[in-house]
Parts: sequence; structure tokens; C-alpha cells
Amino acid sequence: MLEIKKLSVSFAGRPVLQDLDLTVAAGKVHGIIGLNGAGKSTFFNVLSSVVKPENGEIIFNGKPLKYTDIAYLETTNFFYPNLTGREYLNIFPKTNKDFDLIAFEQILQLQLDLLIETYSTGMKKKLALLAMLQQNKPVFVLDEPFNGLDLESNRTLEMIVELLRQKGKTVLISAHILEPLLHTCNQIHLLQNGRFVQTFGEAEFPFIREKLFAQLNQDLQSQLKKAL
Ligand SMILES: Nc1ncnc2c1ncn2[C@@H]1O[C@H](COP(=O)(O)OP(=O)(O)OP(=O)(O)O)[C@@H](O)[C@H]1O
Repeated sequence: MLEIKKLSVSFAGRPVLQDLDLTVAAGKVHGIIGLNGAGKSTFFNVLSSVVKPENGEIIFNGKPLKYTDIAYLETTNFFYPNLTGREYLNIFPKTNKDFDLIAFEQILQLQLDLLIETYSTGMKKKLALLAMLQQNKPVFVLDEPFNGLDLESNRTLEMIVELLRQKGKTVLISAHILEPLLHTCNQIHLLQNGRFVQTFGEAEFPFIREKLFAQLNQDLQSQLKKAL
């Protein structure tokens, strides 16, 4: 069980997360959705100890969550200049004994001996993903992992997430498009006004679009009609 209790974060006095609570099952895949600026990355940054919250606690399987429990794929990764993909991977511990880099080089079509500065956005994303997968962690946090990936890599990532779940990992993923979340998640949680306001289980996935957009569609259509 991953329990997040009364989590609050502000930037320059402006609250972003406010007394946020979320309890989710370990060993499952959880989608996090919310509008731009809702606080998804901030929430992930707190889980990964990149941002310190003003208040709150995070308990994983009965103990405070440690940053070493988490493998974190950030929205935008930092890469040192003049490194090849392989040199970048060597920075990270290889604690996942099952991880087969040669197989992944082929699967993801990644040329690890080229300088990272020659990589496309999607190639950089794949490289950061490999750095994460080579580590044996109980919790995987993926912030917009599908951004920048081609259709085939999107499908590959969906399959990777499913395999992580089968290995008993707890996975949290954010995305701006629902489709990949519907394929990978056991639950989807909606972040709004600094809190989680709604959770959708798999049985509700076929209706999630209608539920999320019912009000928005009406408001937006009338606004757009006036504006265009
Ligand atoms: N380091 C920071 N300093 C100041 N404000 C910040 C900082 N990080 C985030 N914010 C603000 O916190 C709010 C939430 O940002 P966050 O990036 O967490 O949202 P998000 O839901 O991930 O957005 P998006 O969907 O656009 O990626 C935004 O208003 C953002 O401007």
C-alpha cells in the first residue's frame, strides 16, 4: 500500500498541492491525470524527494517512503554534454539482474554509442527509460512517458508497464492523453485544485471520457463558437 497523507506544497506562497490524500494498492499501475499546471509533476517530484513538501507523509508498505525506493522518469531529463548513451547508462546502478541491455538496444532501436546530443526527443526518452529499467526498485514513477515516442515505442512502453506490474512493481504514470493510460492502468486518479478528487477503476474506463468531459464539452463548445 502506498499512502499519501495531507501533502501540501506551495511555490512562492502559492499553494499547488493542498492537504492531498491518496491511498493506492502496491503492485498496481496508477494513472495520474489533471489539467496543465494541476500539479502532477510536483506530486511526482515530492514522491521522488526532488521537492520537499511543507506538510504530509508518504508511507509505503508501512514505512516512510525513501528516495531509494523509487525509479523516476522525469518529463524532461537532464543529460550531461559529450556523453554517449552507453556512458549515460553507466552512471546508474544496474541492480535489475534480469535487465538485458543488448535486447533492449534492438527492441528500442537505440544506438548507444552515439553522442546523446545527436539524439532526437524520442531517443532521449528511450535512453532515460532504459536507465530506469536497469534498476531494481519497488516503485516506478513515470511523468508523461509517452510524450515524444513513436507509435511502436508507445506500444512497447505499454507492454513494459504491464511487465513491471507482473513483477509486482507499483507504477505511477501521468499522461495528457487517456488512451495509453486506459491500456495500462488499474486505476486512474484525477488531480484538481491541489487534491485528488476522483478515482476511476477499470470498470469505469469505458465511460471515463464522458464523465471527465461532460461539463467541459458544453462550456467549451459555446466559448469556441463565440471565439471562432
Ligand atoms: N519550481 C517551481 N517554482 C515555481 N512554481 C512552480 C515550480 N514547479 C511548478 N510550479 C508551478 O506549480 C504548478 C503545478 O506545476 P506542475 O508542473 O506540477 O503541473 P503539471 O500538472 O505537471 O502540469 P503539465 O500538465 O503542464 O505538465 C504550476 O502552476 C507551476 O507553474
